Amino acid sequence: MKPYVILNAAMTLDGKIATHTGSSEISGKEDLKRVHRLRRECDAIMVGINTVLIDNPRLTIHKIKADKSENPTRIVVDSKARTPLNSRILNKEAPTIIATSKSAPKERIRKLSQKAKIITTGNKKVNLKKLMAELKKMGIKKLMLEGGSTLNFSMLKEGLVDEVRVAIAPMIVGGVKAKTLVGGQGIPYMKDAIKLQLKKYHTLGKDLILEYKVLKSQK
Ligand SMILES: NC(=O)C1=CN([C@@H]2O[C@H](COP(=O)(O)OP(=O)(O)OC[C@H]3O[C@@H](n4cnc5c(N)ncnc54)[C@H](OP(=O)(O)O)[C@@H]3O)[C@@H](O)[C@H]2O)C=CC1
Ligand SMILES: Nc1nc(O)c(N)c(N[C@@H]2O[C@H](COP(=O)(O)O)[C@@H](O)[C@H]2O)n1
Repeated sequence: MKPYVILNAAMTLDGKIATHTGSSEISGKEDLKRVHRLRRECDAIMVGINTVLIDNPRLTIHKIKADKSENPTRIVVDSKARTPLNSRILNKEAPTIIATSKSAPKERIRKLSQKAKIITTGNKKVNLKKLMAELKKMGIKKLMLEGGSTLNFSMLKEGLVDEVRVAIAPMIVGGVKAKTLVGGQGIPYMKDAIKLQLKKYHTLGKDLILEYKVLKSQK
């Protein structure tokens, strides 16, 4: 049992979700409104700790009209409890969950638990399958995965993503160190690639929106 998971991201034509310096303002204002409508439809938004450290995101609904009560729960996948205590994700705009592992220092957990709910799964890294099961038990039915590259890979590899939605901006930035939509260890052989089915596509402002269903592995 797990929430329905939609991976959503903006990328350049060359598949980058940020430049090598970490700059990530990619899609246009029309797309950002679509993203915030999607945030409003979801019970939770989840990101990896590097996204918090690099972008310091709010992860609230702030590009369209919405009441504070409509903000989804924010989740950070952070095995060592490194989320800074002054990060925007810990503000009072919405509830926050920090998903940690047993490797997190106890003192960090104590401090973070004053500002967020803590869920501990896994020894060194967060056990994403167990985390998803726990979130479902808490009543989270629909979850938006907002990156970054490393967490996207783990979630896809573990078969936890149901849909992928991307906004492709008409830009190219290059850079071997610039993060792509999906990073992590990668899959060695094309025959083992995660297979998708294109369900919808349309332009939005200058961007191209693609929506895919993730096909379940035959293994
Ligand atoms: N354009 C867009 O739409 C978006 C762009 N971005 C960009 O993505 C970049 C960050 O991506 P990236 O550096 O890949 O980092 P992520 O945000 O994906 O965070 C990855 C970290 O999450 C932690 N983690 C814990 N458990 C797991 C697990 N089981 N699987 C995977 N990760 C786990 C690890 O750190 P630890 O071991 O310490 O816990 C890991 O290094 C930023 O530059 C940001 O701007 C991000 C979101 C959207
Ligand atoms: N989908 C999407 N399109 C873009 O153009 C983006 N720049 C991003 N960035 C993501 O949104 C986070 C910022 O959220 P807040 O505005 O602070 O709520 C950022 O961390 C990226 O995850 N996404």
